[in-house]
Amino acid sequence: MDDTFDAIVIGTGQAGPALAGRLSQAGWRVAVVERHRFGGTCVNTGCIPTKAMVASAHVASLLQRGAEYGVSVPGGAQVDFPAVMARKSRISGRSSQNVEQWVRGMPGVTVIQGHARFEEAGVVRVGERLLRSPRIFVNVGGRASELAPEIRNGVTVLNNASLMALERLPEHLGVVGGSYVGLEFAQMFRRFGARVTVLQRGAQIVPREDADVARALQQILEREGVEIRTGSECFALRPEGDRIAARWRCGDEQDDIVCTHVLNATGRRPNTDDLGLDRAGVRVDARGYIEVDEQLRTSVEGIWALGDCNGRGAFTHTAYNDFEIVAANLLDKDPRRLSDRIPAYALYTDPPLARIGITSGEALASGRPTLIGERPMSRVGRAVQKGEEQGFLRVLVDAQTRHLVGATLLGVDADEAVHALLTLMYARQPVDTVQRAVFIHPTVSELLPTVLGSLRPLEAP
Ligand SMILES: Cc1cc2nc3c(=O)[nH]c(=O)nc-3n(C[C@H](O)[C@H](O)[C@H](O)COP(=O)(O)OP(=O)(O)OC[C@H]3O[C@@H](n4cnc5c(N)ncnc54)[C@H](O)[C@@H]3O)c2cc1C
Ligand SMILES: NC(=O)c1ccc[n+]([C@@H]2O[C@H](COP(=O)([O-])OP(=O)(O)OC[C@H]3O[C@@H](n4cnc5c(N)ncnc54)[C@H](O)[C@@H]3O)[C@@H](O)[C@H]2O)c1
Repeated sequence: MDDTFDAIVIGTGQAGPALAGRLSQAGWRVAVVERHRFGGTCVNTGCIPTKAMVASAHVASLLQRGAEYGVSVPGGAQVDFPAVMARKSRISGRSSQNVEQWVRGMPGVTVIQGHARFEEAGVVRVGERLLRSPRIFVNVGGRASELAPEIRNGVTVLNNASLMALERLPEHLGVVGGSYVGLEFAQMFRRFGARVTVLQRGAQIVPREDADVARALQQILEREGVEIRTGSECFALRPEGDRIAARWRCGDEQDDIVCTHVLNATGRRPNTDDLGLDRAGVRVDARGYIEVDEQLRTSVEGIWALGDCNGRGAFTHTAYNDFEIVAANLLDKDPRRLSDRIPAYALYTDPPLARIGITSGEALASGRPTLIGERPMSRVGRAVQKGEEQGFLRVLVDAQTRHLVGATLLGVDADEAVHALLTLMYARQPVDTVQRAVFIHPTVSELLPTVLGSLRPLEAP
């Protein structure tokens, strides 16, 4: 069968469906190809199920701390792990169905299920079918990277996808990698009742953050009983009876961590190795990410790459923004660009860590005079009332322009409060604008004007 379309969208992650929707509204004939579940990583094995599980873990933690609030559960709270997993599956399953129904209902859109592979530029094969189009949008996402066979030594290792199918709570979960994936799972499984040990290469967890932020987060997790070993070297696994021994330090075997399950959270790789990109002449970098320009155009005319597979973002909001950039340039004569995007993300530990712009370390390295404002959450009324006093607010301001250049908020509701600051950065207004604003009491955000009013020069630690 030979089909010609105005556009082909490969993958239904966070950019593909929205783009197909815009193209459909514009009257284009579009083929959408998906090889697995509709909605991709975020919907099926990423943000949505993990945040549903984080919510269950939060309730477990609150119930365990109930007496602090004057509320106690007779006989103590119990975590029903299969029920936690069933809840996350319902939420994630509904979301995937919604994406599928949405895409299938788009006028002029043909949904094709199967693995897409380029035959050449402009031609994509899905099984026996050859799809042709002058415009192809690649939104194939990524998957968990794998541990090398000589490190695994035959041990079965979980990743974010296989962990979603667990039926019983692990007794002792070893987590390799202390960043987003590792720490979100580490804290929730600890709260569900598992013993958890995190093994992190290098001096600190969350290596993208300032060292003092990493220390503060580590203390929060350790207070709940998550065991964290930084400086992990010579990492290797081996079976030990029905358990797994994880070597984390060179030398003596007696330092090995013996656990029942291991989660690999050491990063992700793009789904570009089985896409036939070489046949189309699309350039990838050394790690397999598709090279793109400011408008997400690849090295081949008529082929774009959106979302995690282009290596220019690794979040749902960055993938969705890629759709917005492509749609604006293609359909709206609006020259939106990748470099208009301000780095922003949240790590959904509890309390969450929200980050925008640059860190203190990056500000110091830039050589630009920078001001810093800080406040511990123990001096934020809302946090005290909620019994969530861990963490702090930190803002960084360019001393000359008085524009905000970064913020790190570690604390209750930080993932929401940070948006006041992010809006200020997009508005390109000096911080004095917010400092004069009257915010609602009692909120975490109400302290942001105060923090911005207490700036001092940033100095090296
Ligand atoms: C555990 C975890 C938690 C996360 N939590 C968050 C969070 O809280 N917030 C956040 O912003 N981000 C989070 N992320 C990251 C987020 O999930 C991704 O950044 C986002 O899903 C990327 O979307 P995407 O559109 O690039 O690709 P994906 O969502 O990965 O979708 C790609 C799609 O393409 C399909 N596909 C691949 N190859 C082919 C092919 N050859 N033919 C046909 N179809 C193909 C796949 O089946 C998939 O459906 C999390 C990630 C993980 C792993
Ligand atoms: N809240 C969110 O937005 C969220 C949540 C989960 C995942 N994500 C996305 O998923 C992506 C992947 O997350 P991730 O945490 O898997 O990867 P990552 O690249 O963020 O972190 C990997 C961690 O593993 C460590 N590491 C690597 N090799 C190791 C080894 N051999 N032994 C011990 N430690 C080792 C690294 O130092 C790093 O801390 C992220 O880039 C993020 O964008 C986002």
